[in-house]
Amino acid sequence: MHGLGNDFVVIDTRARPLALTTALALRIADRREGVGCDQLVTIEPPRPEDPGSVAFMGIRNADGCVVEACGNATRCVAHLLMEEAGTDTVTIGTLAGVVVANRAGADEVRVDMGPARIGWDQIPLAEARDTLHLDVGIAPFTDAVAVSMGNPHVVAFVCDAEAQGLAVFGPSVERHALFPARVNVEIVTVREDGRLRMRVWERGSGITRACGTGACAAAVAAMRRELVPRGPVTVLLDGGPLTIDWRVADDHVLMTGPVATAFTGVLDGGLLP
Ligand SMILES: N[C@@H](CCC[C@H](N)C(=O)O)C(=O)O
Repeated sequence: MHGLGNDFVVIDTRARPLALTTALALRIADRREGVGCDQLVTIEPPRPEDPGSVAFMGIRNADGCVVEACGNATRCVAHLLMEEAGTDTVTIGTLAGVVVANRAGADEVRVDMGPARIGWDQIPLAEARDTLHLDVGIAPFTDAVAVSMGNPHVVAFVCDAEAQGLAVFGPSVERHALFPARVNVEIVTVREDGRLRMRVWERGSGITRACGTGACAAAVAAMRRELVPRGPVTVLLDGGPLTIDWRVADDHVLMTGPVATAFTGVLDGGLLP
C-alpha cells in the first residue's frame, strides 16, 4: 500500500504469527532483492495496554529498526481494518500511543495522531535546549524547530525547499549527536498562498515521497513560529497534499489524506519462514 507514494509492505500476522527479525525486515524492504518499501508494517492482535484498540500496528523502517509512528501507514492500516469491519471508525494501538481514525471520503482517511510533543526531553534531545529555536550546527538547520509526533522530527524553514541538498545534509542531521534516537529531517517553505511545501529525509529510510508524521511536525512547527495561523493547513509533499490541523481544544494533530492499495496477495518467493 502507499500514502502519497510513501510505500509499505503490510503483513497481517493476526492469524499467522510472524517472527519478524531485523534480517527478514531488511530483505523484504530491499528494493533490489525483496519486495521493496519505505516501511514494513505488521497488523498484530491488540495489546491489553491499548484500550479500545482492535489491532496493534508494528512499524519498521527500511533499515530494519523498529519505530513508534508512521502517519501514512496508519491511514492505510485504518482503511484495511475499517473495510474488514464495515465501520467508519477504528482504534489502533501503536508504540506512540492509541490512535483513532475515521473515513473522510472514498479513499481518504483522517487520523487523530494525538498531541504534538515539544519538550526537549520528549523529542528527545541529548541536552536541554529550546525546541523552537534549535541550532543543530548544519545549514540550514541553524534555527530549526524540533517536534515529536511519537517519533522525532526536526524542521528547518527555508526560502526554497526545492533548492536544498537534502541527500547531502539529511544523513548528517539524522545522526547528529543532539538526537540520541536519531531524527526525521524536514525542510519547509511557507508559500505565499499559505500552504507548506515540505521535503523529507526519513530516519532509517532516506528520502521518501511523503511522511505523514513529518507533515504533522511541519504544520506544528509553522504554527508555533506563527508563520501560518493555527488551524487546518495544506502540506505539499513530493507525492501530493495532506491536510493537517493542530486542534486548539486538545492540542491533538489531525491528519487527512489518501490511501492506495498497489497489490494484495501472498508474499512468498522464499521471503517468509
Ligand atoms: N513515513 C512515515 C514515518 C515512518 C517512520 C520514520 N521514518 C521514523 O523513523 O520515525 C510517516 O508517514 O509518518
